[in-house]
Amino acid sequence: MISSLSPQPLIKPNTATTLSPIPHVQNQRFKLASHVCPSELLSIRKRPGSACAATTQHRRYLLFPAEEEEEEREVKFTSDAPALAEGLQREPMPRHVAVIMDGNRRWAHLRGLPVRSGYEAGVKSLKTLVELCCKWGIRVLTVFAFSSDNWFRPEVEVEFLMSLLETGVKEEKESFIRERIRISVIGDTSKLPKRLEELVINVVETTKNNTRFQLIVAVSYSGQYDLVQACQRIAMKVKDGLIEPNDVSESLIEQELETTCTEFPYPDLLIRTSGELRISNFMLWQLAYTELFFSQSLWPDFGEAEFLEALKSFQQRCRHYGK
Ligand SMILES: CC(C)=CCC/C(C)=C/CC/C(C)=C/COP(=O)(O)OP(=O)(O)O
Repeated sequence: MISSLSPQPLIKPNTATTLSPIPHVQNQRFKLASHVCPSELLSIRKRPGSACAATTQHRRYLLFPAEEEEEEREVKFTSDAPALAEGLQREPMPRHVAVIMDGNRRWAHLRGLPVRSGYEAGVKSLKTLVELCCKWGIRVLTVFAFSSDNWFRPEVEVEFLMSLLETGVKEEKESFIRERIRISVIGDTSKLPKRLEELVINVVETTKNNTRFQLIVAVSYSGQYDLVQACQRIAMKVKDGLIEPNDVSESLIEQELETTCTEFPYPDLLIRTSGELRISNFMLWQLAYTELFFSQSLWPDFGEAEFLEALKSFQQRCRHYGK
């Protein structure tokens, strides 16, 4: 039985599969080339209008006719799979979405409201996004809640953001447990007020075995900070004689980044709201091959329709990772 929350791939690469919805290859079977990911196969079935689907991927299948005796696996979605919004395909669905929740203060200013109202409205948008991710089968959401540079904002604003985080953790802890949501935090949490740091440690520990969905909150975080702390840890290992300098590799660095807390460390999709076209020192290493989506909406206005637009855009992309 396949559920959208299931970690197993829908189709194993290198197994024969039926591609009947593709025009002019109806009722023929083709072997899936090893370099084609299962989600690309499904996207071909469901995106007949896409130029990419009709050319590059399609040609690859024609090069690999399947052996008759190979096992055929059909993709079926069972009734326990969650309902998707209209126009959204089940695959390719990003496993990991990262968000720069920008524009909270501008939203408040535009309405003549105090800055804190913008952040409060931003928290509501975040709750909506978490619900939608759970509903549509996205496994991990990382949000940039407070950057290393945000410490330089006015003291009263920093204090308010800290209190918002504290209230958020306290009020939502039960629902994280009930909904089987794992909370992880990346960033230099030693800089947080002691009470908040303890709350964070507690909620991370309490929810660590939840596997339905993971919310990663980046607090006192920057991509450069993450790389520096990874380098320091690797340098210590070299110093202690555990590894040689030549052992330093991409995978070794990945193992020391803070995103080692998730089985999907590289976001498939990054969304930044408010029309700004920058990465702003967010997950610099992890975003190497991430698809980017910039929304004009201010974060408190970012809801289901806007998320849907981002996901539909993602589903039209062809990802080749430079190959
Ligand atoms: C509980 C929890 C995780 C809370 C998160 C609250 C939240 C929405 C934080 C966003 C923080 C932030 C500095 C956003 C940038 O937009 P900005 O405020 O700088 O907006 P601007 O670009 O209009 O000035």
